[in-house]
Amino acid sequence: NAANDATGTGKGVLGDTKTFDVTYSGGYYYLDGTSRGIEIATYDAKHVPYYSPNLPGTLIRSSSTTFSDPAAVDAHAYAERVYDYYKNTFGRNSYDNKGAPIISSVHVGNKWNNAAWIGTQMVYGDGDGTTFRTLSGGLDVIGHELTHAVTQSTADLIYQGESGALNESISDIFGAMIDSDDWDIGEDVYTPGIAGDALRSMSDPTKYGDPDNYANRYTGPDDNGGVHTNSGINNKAAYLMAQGGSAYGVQVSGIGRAKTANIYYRALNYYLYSSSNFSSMRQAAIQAATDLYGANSAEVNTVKNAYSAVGVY
Ligand SMILES: CCC(=O)Oc1c(C)cccc1C(=O)O
Ligand SMILES: [Ca+2]
Ligand SMILES: [Zn+2]
Repeated sequence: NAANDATGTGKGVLGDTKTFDVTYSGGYYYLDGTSRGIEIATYDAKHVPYYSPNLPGTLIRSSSTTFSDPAAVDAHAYAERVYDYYKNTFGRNSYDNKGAPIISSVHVGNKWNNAAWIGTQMVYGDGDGTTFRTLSGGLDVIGHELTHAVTQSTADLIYQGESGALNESISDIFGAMIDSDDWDIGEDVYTPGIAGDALRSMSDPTKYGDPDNYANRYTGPDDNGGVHTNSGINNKAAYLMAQGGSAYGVQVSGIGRAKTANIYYRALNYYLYSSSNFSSMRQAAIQAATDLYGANSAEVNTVKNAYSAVGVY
């Protein structure tokens, strides 16, 4: 209850100090905040794998309001940021819009170069220090993972083929909307030894070998049919919708991040469904923009051009 609410502080993965909600009980402060009206809690998995029945692990506590585990500090503080984004932007109360607790576990696996939503909670590996540093250190990573939970609670896009690529892209889109100063994904945690690179680019997916046009989509079996690759096609469309630009001879005039986010959020809630493909994504975005801005609006025109620019009709 409010009497036990306190403010914790600690350094994140990149050495930046941040504050977050904690709860005091029996001589300890716990990474378990309830001040937002829902529970946001962060656990130490102590290196069990993501499929372990021992998850979430041990609730992280400190004998003072200072927390010394950077992985936990960022997982917890960034979960609050993502909750606040969905609540403040769309009025959504947690990933299920019913106030579900947001549970995260850090130190999952051994040098695990992964992060995931496992259906019930978020899990973060520590990375091997070369490919990734501890993955909760990226705000866009946490935005990406928690958006998998939002997608699961709405369109529930099947995680393979084109619907799987859309599932991935929706997570990248909202990861980028929340980590709002760039259009890269994972840049804060990817290859700590190499400056300026990222796991994926939405502004130029081809920079990291992902397609930015439907004609160049991957059609093989790897990675559930290339869900982390073909996401680049829809990511490029979203980028063009927000920022404008031209691709493959098609000019797009940008409508900005906020309207783009509104269109995708509405499409996800009302028009996308589990087996949606890229063509139905185009239609869903057009319909959402029509609802929001009018049939003959500049926004609808931009949506059409953005999808034409990436070869999706
Ligand atoms: C941007 C976050 C991300 O892509 O996390 C994953 C990683 C690092 C490996 C495998 C899967 C995922 C995922 O969440 O899709
Ligand atoms: Ca980013
Ligand atoms: Zn993902």
